[in-house]
Amino acid sequence: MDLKTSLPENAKADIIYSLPANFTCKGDKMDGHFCVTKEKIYIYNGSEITLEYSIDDFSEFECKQQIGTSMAQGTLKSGETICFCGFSQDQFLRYAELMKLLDHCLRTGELMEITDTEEPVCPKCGLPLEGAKECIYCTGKGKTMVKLIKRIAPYKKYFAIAVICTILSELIWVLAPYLDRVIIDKYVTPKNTHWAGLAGVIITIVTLLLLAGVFEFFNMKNSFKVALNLGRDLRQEIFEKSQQLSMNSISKRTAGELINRVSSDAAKLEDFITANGKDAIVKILSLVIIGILLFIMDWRLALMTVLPVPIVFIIVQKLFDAMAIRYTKVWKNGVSHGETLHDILNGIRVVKSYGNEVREIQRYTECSERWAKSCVRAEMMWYLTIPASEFILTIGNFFVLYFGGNMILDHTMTLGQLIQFTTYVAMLYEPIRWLIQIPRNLADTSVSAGKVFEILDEDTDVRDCDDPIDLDIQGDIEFDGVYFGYKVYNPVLKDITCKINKGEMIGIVGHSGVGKSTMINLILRLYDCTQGEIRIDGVNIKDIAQHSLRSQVGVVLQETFLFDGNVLENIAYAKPDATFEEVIRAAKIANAHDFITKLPDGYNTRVGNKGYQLSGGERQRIAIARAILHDPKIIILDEATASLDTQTEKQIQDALGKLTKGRTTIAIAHRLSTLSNADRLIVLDKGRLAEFGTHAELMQKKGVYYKLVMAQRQTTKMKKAQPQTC
Ligand SMILES: Nc1ncnc2c1ncn2[C@@H]1O[C@H](COP(=O)(O)OP(=O)(O)OP(=O)(O)O)[C@@H](O)[C@H]1O
Repeated sequence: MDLKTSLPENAKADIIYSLPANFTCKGDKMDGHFCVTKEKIYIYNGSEITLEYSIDDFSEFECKQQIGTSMAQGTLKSGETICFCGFSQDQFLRYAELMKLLDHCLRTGELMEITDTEEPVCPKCGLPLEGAKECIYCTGKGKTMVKLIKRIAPYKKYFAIAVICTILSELIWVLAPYLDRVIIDKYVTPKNTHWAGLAGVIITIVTLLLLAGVFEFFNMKNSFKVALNLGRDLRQEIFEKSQQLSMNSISKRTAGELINRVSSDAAKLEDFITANGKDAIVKILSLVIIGILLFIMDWRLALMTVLPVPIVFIIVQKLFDAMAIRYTKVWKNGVSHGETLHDILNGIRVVKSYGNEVREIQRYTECSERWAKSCVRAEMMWYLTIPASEFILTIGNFFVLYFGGNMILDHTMTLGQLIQFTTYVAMLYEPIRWLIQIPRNLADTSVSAGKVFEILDEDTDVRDCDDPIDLDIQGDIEFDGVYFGYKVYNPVLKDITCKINKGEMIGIVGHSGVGKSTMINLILRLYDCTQGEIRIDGVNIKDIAQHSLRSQVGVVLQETFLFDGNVLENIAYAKPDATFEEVIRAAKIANAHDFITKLPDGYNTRVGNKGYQLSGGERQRIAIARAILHDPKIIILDEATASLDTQTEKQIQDALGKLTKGRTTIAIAHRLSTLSNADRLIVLDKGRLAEFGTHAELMQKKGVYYKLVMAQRQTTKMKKAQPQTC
């Protein structure tokens, strides 16, 4: 969001943020600005500063929404409220964002300078870096390609064999025209009937061509080895990296986009290496060798041959940037196609239940057509260039034929020499044609390479410290002045301080969106808190190895995810080396054993995509069995019994009771009644810890929790009072 939309006249040079202020605090119109520097707030009326404050003098900043206009105001440390200015409603979001930044400055002592997009952007083109170290659009294509070529290093042996075999086969092809010349000049033109000599030359040609075939076979075999291994390495690395990325990075990308990078981008790089990798060396080498040969044979004819080449290269070079832009569009449309496909197929249940198949087909068709059109646009440009370049190139050939023909008539050149020369010219044009193709391939591949390296080079923002502790968790959890916001300056959780004791059952309650799941995400260290510390058994979770932490925390969510395998595999997911007996024991404790044995193949029954062949309650109990087998020290239950009927809920509550016994448990539930067995309750309000205590204590306090309970009782009463229709 842009927070420097316009500046007042005579604006101070160090203004970081500036928003239009349309009203004075009394409601009179003005043409003013609300400006912020690193330390000060200035209110301009026209070009004059009418108010000036130090940010430090305040304890809080906020926007007050009124009818028609809104006010920006701050609370001084003394408690006095200061109105800065009024602004129109269309500026509300910007002012709200700026107030959060000022609040963040009060806490940290530093005013964050956010850009238009809040994300770090490329200083050159202004596009978001999306976690990458360098802008993929501005990083030199050569640099990206060098990174790709460096990845060949582990397979340099295969690569070297491929290069040597190609060079040898090219040398044979260079030798062949010379032997053709010998046949023409020594046997055909003088009508020489020395058949043995002629047969000898022909046998030599055939043998050499056979040899060239053998070299070509080894070249292809080894090139494919390099490309396939490289493609496999890249896919593996991208996938591994996607598993290491923080939730923050993951949530910026769709599953479709990640799938695209693992599969098609990696495949494109693999194809590029197969088709062009070693060819680059060989083609350039043959260009040089044949060029030298042509100049040795006749420098004037050679000059005529190569004259059009620079013109062609200038045209192609000019086209390259335009091509890169078009291929970036192709890439984006390709990703969007993959995302749409993934989205629709993933939500196929919703699509069908709303009868929206036709609409989704239309959505997919539009997306697919957009992709196809961008491909055509990119390719068309290229296919117009190719015939033009070919024509310009062959102009040289016509000159060679004309002047070469004259030289034969003048007896300064033999027919065999001219044929040898024109064959070399044709051979020279082949690498040139290949070089002309390179910008197209490079433009296409460098977009994919850029996207692949963007992921591979991305820094993970949640990472293990240098010497992470492998902690044997007991279960004490402590929040100490914790602040967290998905945007650093916009905290969802503010100053949370509480201590949960080992073995305690804690419920987290609060309005929707108050930050309950966020609190749990922080315990799992899916995100790092922006301020303060979370300690487990007295150790800062940033010092605990992530694997160690997560392997001792069990999670049961409302929406259970089952993998497409059988029941046994899904329960054993938490402990792959578990014995069958251990799995059955866990299933029995989770009240799942009975229904599993009634399934067609018992524990070997496939659960189907995402476990849709099972009911919600059955999936939930498999997830509980999985958590029991995991044997965690800390259990997290996020709305685990929501949306279930009373009978199933009872079974699941019973299973959860067994799971949580003796372990630190943190449970979120909207229905407060499901937290009746909680030892204490954390009550969140506006992102702050409003209350913390037992149900009885909180009811007695008649605060936030009391109001929540009363409101829910009221709703339950109203529901019961409603007439039953069936
Ligand atoms: N990945 C995310 N990126 C940005 N904002 C997020 C993200 N996840 C949650 N939020 C925002 O953070 C706030 C707290 O969300 P959270 O899911 O923790 O609330 P909650 O109390 O668990 O809500 P509910 O009870 O409805 O599940 C919400 O305003 C939400 O929009």
